[in-house]
Amino acid sequence: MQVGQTLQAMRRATPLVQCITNYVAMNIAANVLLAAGASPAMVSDAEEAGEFAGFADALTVNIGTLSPPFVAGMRAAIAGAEGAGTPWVLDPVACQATVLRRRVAADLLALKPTIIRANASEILSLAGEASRGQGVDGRDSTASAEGAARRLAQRTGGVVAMTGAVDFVTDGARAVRIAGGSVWMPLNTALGCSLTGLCGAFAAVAAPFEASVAALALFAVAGSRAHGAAEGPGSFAPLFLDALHHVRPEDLDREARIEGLEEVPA
Ligand SMILES: Nc1ncnc2c1ncn2[C@@H]1O[C@H](COP(=O)(O)OP(=O)(O)OP(=O)(O)O)[C@@H](O)[C@H]1O
Ligand SMILES: Cc1ncsc1CCO
Ligand SMILES: [Mg+2]
Repeated sequence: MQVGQTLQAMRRATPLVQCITNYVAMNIAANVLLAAGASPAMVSDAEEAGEFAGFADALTVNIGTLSPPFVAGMRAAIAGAEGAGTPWVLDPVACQATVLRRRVAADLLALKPTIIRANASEILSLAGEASRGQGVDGRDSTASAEGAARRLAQRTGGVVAMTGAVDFVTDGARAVRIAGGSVWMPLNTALGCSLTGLCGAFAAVAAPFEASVAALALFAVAGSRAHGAAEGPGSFAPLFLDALHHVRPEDLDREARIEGLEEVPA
């Protein structure tokens, strides 16, 4: 898969990505998008979110710090994105945890996100299967949730980009596994939320499956590079931002560890 070419297209476009994300992720996700080559804007209030989504290149919706004003903003923005034919990405943070989260995640899922980016525990929950997630942290392996991810993709018609020690991306028929990254990534809060924003940036320039693979591959390669120079989760964070910025398209093609899986009938 031409992940390098997709990275080059993303950087050339510098896509405007509207991020409705949580209070924890706001700053981290914006820096991740800027370092990678996109243009983030954290615009979430219902009074302007729909208007903004009408001209943004992509929209991302994250339920990490959920409240009624956020939900109103999400609904307005998704309507604006759909009106404009703009791709949108759902990040169902801790959707297994509470009644409110389960309900809002199900409502947003029914609006058919272009891409769902989540950890394995969240994917299992969205697919209606038992999840061991603890709060926002995933506790299930992606290997145990590959079937759930495929079923979810088939049910929604979108792409599922599931992350963990090994990532898994599927559109319900095609699927790949992506290796790499660092054990210090889950010890840095909101990196998954930031990756959701990056999926949006790539979806602005590529089809959802190819966009998801490129975004996850860039994180995996940058994470592996940063790991080699870091001493722990703290020193990893700035090295990871540097790596996101410095990985060139040809580096991504050379270093990405993407395993294509046999296609299953949709
Ligand atoms: N054990 C691991 N080894 C290597 N990379 C990992 C590991 N766990 C997660 N990652 C990587 O970390 C990034 C974020 O994925 P993760 O599954 O932790 O998201 P998340 O649980 O939604 O995070 P958050 O909610 O804190 O934003 C992905 O690029 C993923 O590949
Ligand atoms: C820690 C945390 N709490 C709500 S959202 C969030 C960021 C990681 O998902
Ligand atoms: Mg998450």
